[in-house]
Amino acid sequence: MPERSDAPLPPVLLADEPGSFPHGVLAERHPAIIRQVRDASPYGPEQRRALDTLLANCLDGVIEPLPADAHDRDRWAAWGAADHTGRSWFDVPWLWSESFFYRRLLDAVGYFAPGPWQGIDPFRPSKTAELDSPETDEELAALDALTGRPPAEQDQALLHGSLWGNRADLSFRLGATGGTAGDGTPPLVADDSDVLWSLLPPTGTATVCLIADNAGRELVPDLLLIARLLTEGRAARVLLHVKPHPYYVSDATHADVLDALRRLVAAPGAAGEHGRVLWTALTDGRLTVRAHPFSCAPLPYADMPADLREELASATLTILKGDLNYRRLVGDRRWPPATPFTEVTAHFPGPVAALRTLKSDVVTGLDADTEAALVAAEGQKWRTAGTHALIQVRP
Ligand SMILES: O=P(O)(O)OC[C@H]1O[C@](O)(CO)[C@@H](O)[C@@H]1O
Repeated sequence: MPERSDAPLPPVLLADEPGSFPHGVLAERHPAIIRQVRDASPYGPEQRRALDTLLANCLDGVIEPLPADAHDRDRWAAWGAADHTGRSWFDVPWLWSESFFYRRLLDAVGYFAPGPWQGIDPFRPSKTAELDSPETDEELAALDALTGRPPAEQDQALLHGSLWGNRADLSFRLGATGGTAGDGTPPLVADDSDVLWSLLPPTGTATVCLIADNAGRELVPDLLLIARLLTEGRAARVLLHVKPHPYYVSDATHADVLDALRRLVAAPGAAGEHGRVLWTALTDGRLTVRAHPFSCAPLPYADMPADLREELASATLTILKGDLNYRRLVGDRRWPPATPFTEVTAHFPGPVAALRTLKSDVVTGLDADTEAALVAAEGQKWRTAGTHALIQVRP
């Protein structure tokens, strides 16, 4: 394989091919999200009309500019709005159209406009239902079984809880690297967890950035992992990056962090202890929550602004959670799966780890045998089904 620097970059994913995964997201998932938002809150006629207009627009219309007085019009201009305005949602980079869809959805429900719906998260009903579910109780209670286990086993269990939480299927599976997916292929298609732990020895000096993904049953295990890192001295300080506003349905905001933390603090047993560790760490500054505008940008991390680059450069390790962050980390392109992860993340300002279940076509860093086994067993389904996961690290 030629050096990446010599090879032409593979194409950026668009949603223009009927039958493709990105096309299905725009043509089917986005309309379903609009209907779900419409049914979940008693919006008035103005918001309902705006939601109906957005539904028609994103299926058959073209991308329209933000209102002239939108607070973030300049920001979206810098993020490429002029290049895409007037074009079909299906013909612009998929990452861009998806991100702009959520921006327009917030407009439709009055999230940014002065008035009674300002700041009301349209996805809150489903987020709180998940957090309040009996499954969350069970998952928190399962933590008690870890007490007294060897430290490395506890570390790995919490790492896997955070990883598989991305599937909204939190399971504190002891020794979870074993086993197979239903079809005999390994659940983990890449596993650099040894490298990850080697970057965070228990010396009490590391700064860890965790770039979160979903709220609820993903954020809870992310917080538990953070508590573990702080307790074990694998991190002296943690910066938790969340979204500045609701995004991709369930992405975590600061309000979601507070909800999840309250849930933990109120829980019995080990979960409650972890919750109190986090509460104290927030109050004494060892844990800080950040909500950088770039977290909702329709762009890859290669394009991150200088202030964010500087912050991530100073971290001992940045952990990126989830599928969307992975797409933004490696670039939302049709990479050949064997493309080295270290090459496509060379732009990142410091050591970086991706914890992700596979929920879109993008993947890098697989060895040829693993890819061949996955394709033989499942065709291309393994890329999007969320049944496989990866831990990839660039030290
Ligand atoms: O919550 P995650 O893991 O980032 O997954 C979100 C994924 O869902 C989608 O929005 C639709 O599948 C993808 O575009 C995105 O990668």
